Amino acid sequence: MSDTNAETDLAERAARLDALDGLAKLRERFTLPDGVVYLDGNSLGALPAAVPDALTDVVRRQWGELLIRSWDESGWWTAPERIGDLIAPLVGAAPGQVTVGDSTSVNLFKALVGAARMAAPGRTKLLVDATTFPTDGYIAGSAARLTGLDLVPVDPADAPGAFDGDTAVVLLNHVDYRSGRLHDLPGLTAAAHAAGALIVWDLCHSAGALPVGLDAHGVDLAVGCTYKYLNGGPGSPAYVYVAARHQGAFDSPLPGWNSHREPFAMTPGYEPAEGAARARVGTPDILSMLALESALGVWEGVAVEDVRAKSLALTDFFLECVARYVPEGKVEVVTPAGHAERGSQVSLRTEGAREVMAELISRGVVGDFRAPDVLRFGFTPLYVGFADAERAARTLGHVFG
Ligand SMILES: Cc1ncc(COP(=O)(O)O)c(C=O)c1O
Ligand SMILES: Nc1c(O)cccc1C(=O)C[C@H](N)C(=O)O
Repeated sequence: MSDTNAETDLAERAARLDALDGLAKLRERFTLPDGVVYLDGNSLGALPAAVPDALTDVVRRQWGELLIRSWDESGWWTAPERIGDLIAPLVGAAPGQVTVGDSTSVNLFKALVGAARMAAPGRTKLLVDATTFPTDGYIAGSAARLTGLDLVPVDPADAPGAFDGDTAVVLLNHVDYRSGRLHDLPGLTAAAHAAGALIVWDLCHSAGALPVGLDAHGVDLAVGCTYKYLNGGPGSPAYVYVAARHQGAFDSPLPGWNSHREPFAMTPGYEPAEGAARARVGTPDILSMLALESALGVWEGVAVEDVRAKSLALTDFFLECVARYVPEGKVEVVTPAGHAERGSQVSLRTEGAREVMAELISRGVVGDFRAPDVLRFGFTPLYVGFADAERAARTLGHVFG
């Protein structure tokens, strides 16, 4: 097929797929610049259209008029658990187990030290996936030093074999940020438990893009950010999940006054709150948190299973378009072909990736570059369509001339 015929064929297919897409209308719930294909929602999600007005109300009325009364009257004080309960169904958790606040890095610290303190006595190792996002590795190193464990990086492919009677805690990423590889959360959780270890999952690159099933798979603890597929905005607060069965024993390394049983008793002795509030630290970042609450409104009536089905269809179609448009040998697909191993992004390795991405962005296709040689394209099914995928791949082909 000639280049022009291939373009017509794929563009027509994209139009048909978009017309059949039951989620296509959700794009109206977002504000996106015209003419841009936005494939970087795995780094910073797009702006939900309701957020600016909601935030204006928080600032002008709740803060400006109600002032201090808003801690009660506007529900500021209870926001971390209330918004945690909005995230809970998206990650397969029953209410009362997810607390919103702080950054992912800080929540990782709480979760890892908390897990180490609950681990079976005599165990010596904290395992982390060797390909992890840097902050996870750095925090795990510090958590290990503080709790007297040895940090052991493992290749995720070898992970279950590495879990043994010395393993206290395992930290894994559900989806690898660079390759887009999806790790087997049910199988690895079961393997960690069979070895008598606790497992902490980082959901930054999976929550909001695919079903997670925290309760169904018996996960112990989990953390994630809200500024990617949950569209909470730059630096929006993260969350931590502590399974209900562990909440009584969870001993936070950051027991701030907000996690006290009676914060306003202001007593010198610390007594932890029951339930999800035990994972709080200090005063919640209300402006970001309430922007996130509004952003989560885009999920009304949306099933994460449908989002996953569209995500796989989009990434399949993008890969097909790349194969047709990009000259042979120019890119290597890093993301696994198998659906069971693919998150919601496609990573392509290429020479001069930094320059290639800069050129793509200048042509209106926004993905990102990860050192040393990876082009990343994140597909957020709530606002990305098949015509976007086709245009991105076609533009990439043109960049390679
Ligand atoms: C897997 C993963 N963990 C953690 C983080 C970052 O955590 P924080 O929000 O604390 O910067 C990111 C992205 O920035 C990430 O991709
Ligand atoms: N959190 C970020 C930030 O503050 C600035 C720029 C990018 C980010 C990211 O989220 C990076 C992202 N976690 C990644 O997967 O590379």
